[in-house]
Amino acid sequence: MSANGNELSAGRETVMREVPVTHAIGMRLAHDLTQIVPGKFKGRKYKRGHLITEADIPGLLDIGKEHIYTLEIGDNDLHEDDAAGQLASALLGDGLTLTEPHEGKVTLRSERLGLAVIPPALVEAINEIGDIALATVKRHALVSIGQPVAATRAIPLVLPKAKVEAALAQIEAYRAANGGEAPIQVRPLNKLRIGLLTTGGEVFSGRIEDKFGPAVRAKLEALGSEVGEQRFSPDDRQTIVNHIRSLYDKGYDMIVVTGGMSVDPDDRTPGAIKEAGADIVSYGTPMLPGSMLLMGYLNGIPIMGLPGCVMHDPYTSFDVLLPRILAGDIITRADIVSMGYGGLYGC
Ligand SMILES: Nc1nc2c(c(=O)[nH]1)N[C@H]1C(S)=C(S)[C@@H](COP(=O)(O)OP(=O)(O)OC[C@H]3O[C@@H](n4cnc5c(N)ncnc54)[C@H](O)[C@@H]3O)O[C@H]1N2
Ligand code: MOO
Repeated sequence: MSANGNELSAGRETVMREVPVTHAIGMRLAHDLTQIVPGKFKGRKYKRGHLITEADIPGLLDIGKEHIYTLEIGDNDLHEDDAAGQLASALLGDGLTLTEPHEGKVTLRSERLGLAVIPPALVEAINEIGDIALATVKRHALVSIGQPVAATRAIPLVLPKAKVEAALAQIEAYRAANGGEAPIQVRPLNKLRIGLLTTGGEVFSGRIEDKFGPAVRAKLEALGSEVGEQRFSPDDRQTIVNHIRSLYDKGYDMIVVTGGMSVDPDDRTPGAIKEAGADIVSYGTPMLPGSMLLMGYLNGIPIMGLPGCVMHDPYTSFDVLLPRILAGDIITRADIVSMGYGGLYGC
């Protein structure tokens, strides 16, 4: 049979034959065979190219294989492993490595802790072609070493070359429009020194213990950055302004101010950040938790006002924006606006 159904195409056609496993001794498997035991195992039981022996037959029957294919790939087709591999290689950029093909799938794994670069429009254009799947993490996701960032898989065992060529053409067009950049990358995070100012009369006076410092420190250190200095301030606007200016003068790469971010009369932080001279990208972020976060720039240095939830909730708007800032992105109003869709994490 012809796998691509195009009887007019020139060249040798793909030939697939079904052979009962009981007659397959001495033949080689044309593709990986999978076993799934719910809750225990999911993966390759037999590898492509495996030479079938009599001892394999009960195991093949156990995973529901009464027949196997013999396969001669024609000139106009590709084996699933090769289709997935070609697509994955074309997408591969800095900070990623490819896995070997596995059950028709090739994975792009991160080589570092960093920020995923993924173009959603290209991912959709490739998936629009059909018969070849590309699944990725979300763009701007923080990824760790070894984490899968994208994976390609051919849907049929044998795929028309034209489908892969269509996908490669999309990738080529993307590279041409983006200065030759590979579509999928993991950008490294810069190591920043942060000046931290903790506001709140109850903390300043020693009435309660500071919990913001340890929380911010832990989040920064997990991403390779550090708090250079932490200061404390009562809820006095001018005192907060003076501290911000002094932290700026000390040359920190970023300034973070905690507490006093919401609606009470003692919440002085947003006004003080503005008075210190910052350009405010947004006060208010459409994500919960983290809605009262302020993002701004003070003479080009990122400055953030962090609401109380950041010391309490494991994942807030701070966790979305911080990796991007560390990767060197300038946060815009459009970035903030886009955070609302999918931004409800419970609050
Ligand atoms: N009526 C409204 N109430 C609240 C709103 C609102 O819009 N309207 N917003 C809510 C949101 S969202 C958040 S988040 C919280 C927190 O806002 P703030 O950043 O202004 O936090 P504070 O008022 O300064 O403190 C709240 C709470 O946290 C404790 N705190 C603050 N800093 C520290 C610290 N360094 N160490 C330990 N504990 C700290 C503080 O003592 C308070 O208990 O507001 C919602 N409410
Ligand atoms: O800034 Mo507040 O969580 O939305 O918790």
